[in-house]
Amino acid sequence: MSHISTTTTENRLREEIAEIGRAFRLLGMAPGTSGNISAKLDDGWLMTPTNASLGALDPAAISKLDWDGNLLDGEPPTKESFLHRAFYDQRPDTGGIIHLHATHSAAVSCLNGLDERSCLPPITPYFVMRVGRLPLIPYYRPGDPALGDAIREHAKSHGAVLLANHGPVVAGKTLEAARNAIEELEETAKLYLLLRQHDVRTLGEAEIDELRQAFGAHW
Ligand SMILES: O=C(CO)COP(=O)(O)O
Ligand SMILES: [Zn+2]
Repeated sequence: MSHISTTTTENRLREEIAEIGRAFRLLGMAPGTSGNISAKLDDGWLMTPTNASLGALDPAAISKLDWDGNLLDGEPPTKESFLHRAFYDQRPDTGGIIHLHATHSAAVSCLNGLDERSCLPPITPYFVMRVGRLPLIPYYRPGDPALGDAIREHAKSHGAVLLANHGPVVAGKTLEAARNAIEELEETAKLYLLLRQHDVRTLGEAEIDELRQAFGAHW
């Protein structure tokens, strides 16, 4: 790829990260300075800076890292860049990753008695298609590098995980795919909480199989 088109791709992704951050803020999915967003480049990866409001990102200040973890450009990255790194290492077809403290998925992450293999059940086709199984990662303090190792165990076979008492991390083939998946995850968490006192019909194996065949579901 020529230098000009590499630069164009990088600038486009910087703008896209800022636009997605603004959208999450407007949707109430990015309170305070919580959450972080990354995108893969040919010569490294872009990562949102630490202590930045996702609603007010300056595209030029977004951190650019090489694969040895060196900061090439922009402000110091999130203290959780290793969450992202775990997914990039384990899922080479990943193009973008998003971590949020969105209200409903963060609420689910605080529940006792979650099914560790998937914190949310298959209640809608789009959850099965866009997210799939959502394993629980035990609680670690934000920024604890041990979180990265805990994610590594699941990232090969899952595109999304839920950090206990914290929130979701979602990887997608593109940043747009990660965005659609984490919005679907948040919506499913909301439905799940709304339905907790109700007798819920989840999708059955045959219905999940049908989705798998029609759309390549992740369940
Ligand atoms: O989500 C966050 C911590 O869990 C945000 O941390 P950073 O400000 O370092 O990105
Ligand atoms: Zn967080």
